[in-house]
Amino acid sequence: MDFLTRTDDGHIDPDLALLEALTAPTLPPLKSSLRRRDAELDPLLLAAAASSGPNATRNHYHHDFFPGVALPKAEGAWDWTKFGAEAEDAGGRQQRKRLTYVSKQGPRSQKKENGKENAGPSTPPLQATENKPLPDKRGRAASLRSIATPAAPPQPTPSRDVEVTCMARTRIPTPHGIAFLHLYHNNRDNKEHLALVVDPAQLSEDSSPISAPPIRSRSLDAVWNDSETEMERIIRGAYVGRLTPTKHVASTPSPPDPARVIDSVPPPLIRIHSECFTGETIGSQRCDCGEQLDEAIRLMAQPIEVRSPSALESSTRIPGRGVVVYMRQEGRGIGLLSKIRAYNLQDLGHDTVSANLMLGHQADERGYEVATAILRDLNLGSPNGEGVRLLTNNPDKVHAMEKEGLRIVERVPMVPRSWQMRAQHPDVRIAGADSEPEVEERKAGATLIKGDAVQGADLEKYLRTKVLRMGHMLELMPDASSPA
Ligand SMILES: Nc1nc2c(ncn2[C@@H]2O[C@H](COP(=O)(O)OP(=O)(O)OP(=O)(O)O)[C@@H](O)[C@H]2O)c(=O)[nH]1
Repeated sequence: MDFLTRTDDGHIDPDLALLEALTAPTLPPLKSSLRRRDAELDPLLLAAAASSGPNATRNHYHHDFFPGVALPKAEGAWDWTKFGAEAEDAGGRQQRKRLTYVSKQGPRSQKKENGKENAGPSTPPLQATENKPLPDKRGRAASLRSIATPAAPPQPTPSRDVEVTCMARTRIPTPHGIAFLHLYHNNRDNKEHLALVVDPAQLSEDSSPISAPPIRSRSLDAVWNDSETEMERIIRGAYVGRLTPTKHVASTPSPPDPARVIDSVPPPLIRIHSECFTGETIGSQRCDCGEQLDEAIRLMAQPIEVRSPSALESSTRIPGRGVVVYMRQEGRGIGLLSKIRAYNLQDLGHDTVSANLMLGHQADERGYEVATAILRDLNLGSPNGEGVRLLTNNPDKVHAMEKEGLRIVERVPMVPRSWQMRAQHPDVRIAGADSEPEVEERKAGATLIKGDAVQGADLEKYLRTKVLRMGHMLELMPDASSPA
């Protein structure tokens, strides 16, 4: 193209050169700046894994830290509730029960000797030791130990650079009562995480003798700039009481001191919930996510019984309080695309943990720094302020949030509704994938808000894997798909 910028006598014409520079077609950048979040599928690995059962492959997914998965008869061998139980040895010393690592392969030398490549375990299982735990990809052994032995709580190391701002808040009348939806931006990712604050007392005009501190966002109530008008603040949700065409009172910025703590009022219930399009929006019965979201809001909306200040009555009721922090961490952080692929691997016989690993992901890729920062913005769980009661069965969640400095005063378990029902009616069989349930447990829209129990063979497998492989703090129910 050089000839275009040269004059007839062969000299470069600067004007033509400039014109050329400005109008020449732009070449595509050498490499795309967008990176795919999902790992590439490894066809060989997938083919090998999908065409083989646990005893016919040598890849590492088929080792287990939890014997109950490999050997169903050994179920209960991994029961977290018994993990902290201490046994006495012959010398009368207290010994902590240890995690067991079970390999389904014999050692190579042994296999050669037997002439069988995939012989079962022929040596005693390896033992995890106190000095050398057997962590999974997220350090599971370490986190379980922290839950089971309160003597050594994790040292808080909050991620200080996480900043969150509540961009807007509005009133949402839910089937469980009125809640306030808060939308957050943050400096860690470009997702719009949410907080659903259940605190209807903020709408009440009566002055109650006992009232808990209102759950309010500091960043929302702040004045954002000198030119911000009162109406602008109200439109983004920085108002108090109820907003009506005739009543609109902008909030005042929250004082920097921690919220006052009232001893007789229990700390608010908090749920850190991760997005699940399948379970929450289209009612998938593969997981209990929709049910959990519903149950969390329901529990938070329950009135609270508190000691009455009046001598005439012993207790009084105040409206329920709590927060669902709704994190856009679909599929335990692997995203919907990978979760859909993982479901197909699960249909091929692998569980929810192995399926993630096969796709090149970790079993759980979630982080809780932003969730903790949102709670701090709501003035909850800080060392001097109100502690929180965390609704979860997941030891990793508790551990991660304590590490971020959240003050958890109680862990409240979330027992799946189908397991609660089975505990009440042990003789009733729950439907498998191909059969109808013997009892009508589920109303339409089960996984949507104000629905009923989720159930089925897929859910059963998912819940058992959570307990057996992810260490969830739930007591196992007898397998519902097998005859009672
Ligand atoms: N990768 C993957 N993610 C799943 C699967 N089933 C549900 N999920 C995701 O798991 C997340 C739900 O986890 P949570 O409800 O926070 O439950 P948890 O952390 O396991 O523990 P709890 O607090 O006790 O409920 C959501 O993001 C779901 O999309 C699955 O089979 N595979």
